[in-house]
Amino acid sequence: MNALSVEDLGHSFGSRRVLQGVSFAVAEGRMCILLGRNGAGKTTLFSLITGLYHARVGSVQVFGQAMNANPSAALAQMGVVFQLPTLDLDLTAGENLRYHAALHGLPTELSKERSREELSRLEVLDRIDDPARALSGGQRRRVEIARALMHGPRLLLLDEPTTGLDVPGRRALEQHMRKLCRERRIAVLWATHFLEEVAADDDVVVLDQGRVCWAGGADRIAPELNVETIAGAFAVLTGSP
Ligand SMILES: Nc1ncnc2c1ncn2[C@@H]1O[C@H](COP(=O)(O)OP(=O)(O)OP(=O)(O)O)[C@@H](O)[C@H]1O
Repeated sequence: MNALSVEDLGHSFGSRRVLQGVSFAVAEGRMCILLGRNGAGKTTLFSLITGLYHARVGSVQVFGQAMNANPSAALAQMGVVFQLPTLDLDLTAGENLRYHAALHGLPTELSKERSREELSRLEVLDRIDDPARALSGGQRRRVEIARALMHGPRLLLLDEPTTGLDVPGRRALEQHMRKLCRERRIAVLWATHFLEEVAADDDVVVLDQGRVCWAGGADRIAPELNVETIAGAFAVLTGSP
């Protein structure tokens, strides 16, 4: 079953159409990289998938639950890490997680247990009692991911999660995400404009000027376009130098 199905999605801001005919799927347990240059429409697409914007054209389904018809069932299966950091800096890492869990109706004991588990998996358990403002950018990102996983979603959306991190921090985050896919069968949709974040066994969706211009296995993109690398394929698809 697909974790996420997006069909014929469109969106306009006033008279400016920013998404048109967007269709793709993310399979259960797969890592899917949504590649697009600045302004391609990635964040707008995330806003529609997460129900922040109402989809007037097209549809979004999460594990078969339609976002428009049944938003609470769809959202229960989804964890989201937004582009801009959203931790409450005055709360500790643990409090941030437990607050989110309470919003999802998790009982207190389960919430305590799960916050330790998720922080431990992301290797930041030692910072559980520190205020979020005392953590580094990379540690804050990990806490945000742990928070997004508290209610046990099977689909995780991350909008440019490595922005502001150094190269080792970016690599560590990518490894954590791939481990989530492998070990817990969580599907991940990862929006980025960093081509080096794509691994050979990922799926890729290329978004350009609000349209999907390529979708499929990352290992197929370069051969199909008769170029050597993903960067070369992306340049051909988006007409970028
Ligand atoms: N609230 C808004 N009102 C009007 N136009 C908007 C709004 N939000 C985004 N846009 C426009 O929609 C287009 C897509 O923007 P979006 O933020 O979705 O792209 P993006 O791929 O996420 O870019 P980036 O990588 O820079 O974050 C851009 O032309 C942007 O100017």
